[in-house]
Amino acid sequence: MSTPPQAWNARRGSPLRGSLRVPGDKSVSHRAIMLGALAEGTTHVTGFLEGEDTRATARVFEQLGVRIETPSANERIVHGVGLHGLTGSTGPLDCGNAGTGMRLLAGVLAGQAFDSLLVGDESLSKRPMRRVIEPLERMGAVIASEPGGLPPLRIEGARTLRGVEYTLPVASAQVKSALLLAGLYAQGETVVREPHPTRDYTERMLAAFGWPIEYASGFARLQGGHRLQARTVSVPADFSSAAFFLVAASIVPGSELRLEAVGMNPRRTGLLTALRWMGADIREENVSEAGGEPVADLVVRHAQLRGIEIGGELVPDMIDEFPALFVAAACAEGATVIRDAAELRVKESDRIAAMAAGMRALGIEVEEHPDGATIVPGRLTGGAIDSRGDHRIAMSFSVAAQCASADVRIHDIANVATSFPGFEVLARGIGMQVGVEAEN
Ligand SMILES: O=C(O)C1=C[C@@H](OP(=O)(O)O)[C@@H](O)[C@H](O)C1
Ligand SMILES: C=C(OP(=O)(O)O)C(=O)O
Repeated sequence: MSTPPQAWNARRGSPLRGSLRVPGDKSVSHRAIMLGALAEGTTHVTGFLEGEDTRATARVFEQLGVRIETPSANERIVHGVGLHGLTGSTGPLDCGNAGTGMRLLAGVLAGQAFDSLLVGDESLSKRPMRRVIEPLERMGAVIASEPGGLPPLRIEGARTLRGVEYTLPVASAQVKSALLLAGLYAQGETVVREPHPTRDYTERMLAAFGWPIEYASGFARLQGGHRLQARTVSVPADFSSAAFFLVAASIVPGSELRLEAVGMNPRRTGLLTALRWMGADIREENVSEAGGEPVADLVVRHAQLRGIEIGGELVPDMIDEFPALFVAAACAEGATVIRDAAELRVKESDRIAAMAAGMRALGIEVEEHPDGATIVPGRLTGGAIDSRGDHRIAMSFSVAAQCASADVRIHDIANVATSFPGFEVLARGIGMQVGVEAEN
């Protein structure tokens, strides 16, 4: 029996206090399953994100003949089948809500001996796939899509792939990763250049699994024809999930929170830079390394924020954190201007439009630009929010509600489980007021 639709009722609470560890990184969890499946030997994954997106990726590899054990929550044992050991599936491969899952899988499946059909949910079915289809076709792949380059994707097998030298038109770690994964199966060299550097987990993890790869900021090069060797992957806590609490503690007077062992890959921490420009009080403690990634405890205290202008190189480093930044901006002194972030329009929802509409519903003035917005801070009122089925929109407004003068009702919250299962339980544990209620 499926659960009836639920909404959140969120409101101003006490100062936020305590210590918490957010779930594992989504990007790293997807990649750990993928590379573990294609490796020789057994890959042990700890800190795995039990989110719907990453579980969908694991299910797809099970359908492709990979045995994946779950000895306990947040743990997976992936019995790798080697680069050429996947078996085709007669059924569709369902990526759920995950753009990362579908785009990276397109790269892997382009190199297989069998045909595949990649499908997704309603939101994913509206997201642009031409960005991966076009360069993969240059490599020799054959991929059919719906008009406009939309899913489902029908990927033909038994094609000979050749390496490509490709400069991405938009900064996208997903597109870069799809090409690198197809490049594992290609004859010759695959070189990817980016207009702005993006998260480099695929490059780091390929190197850790023993594949020769050369990479630097905005650049990656590899050759086909090597092997991946299984290893242990320790997934750090997801900075993008920590982001909601960084903003919440910054805007609620009297707050002090410790976020434990957060992944601090510099290609992910743009929000930290932005919040510090705004005057946030965030300290890094217990700086260390886990699974080849930098991690640190983040200690955040309330501070009066001020508006800033944001764009350019920083945008990919905080691409998933803009909804949370809108909330910080609404509580700052002076306007915040966001530019160069048109990519936000093709995420799980149009995040510029969704945040602008929600902010206006709470009495905040927002001017939309094609590639961003200007947010004029003000007094947050109560109101009703349509999250548009987008996890990050729902969580952001539960944070905004902590400074609102009346109740904020957030509709369509089911997709929070795609990236942050148990969000409201952790949020309540540090003093946020977020109640789950039946939709009416
Ligand atoms: O590679 C990844 O794991 C991701 C890359 C980003 O997408 P784009 O590559 O579309 O920017 C990000 O928004 C997504 O949440 C995860
Ligand atoms: C954009 C996101 O993910 P994906 O592209 O994998 O759906 C996200 O988690 O904010």
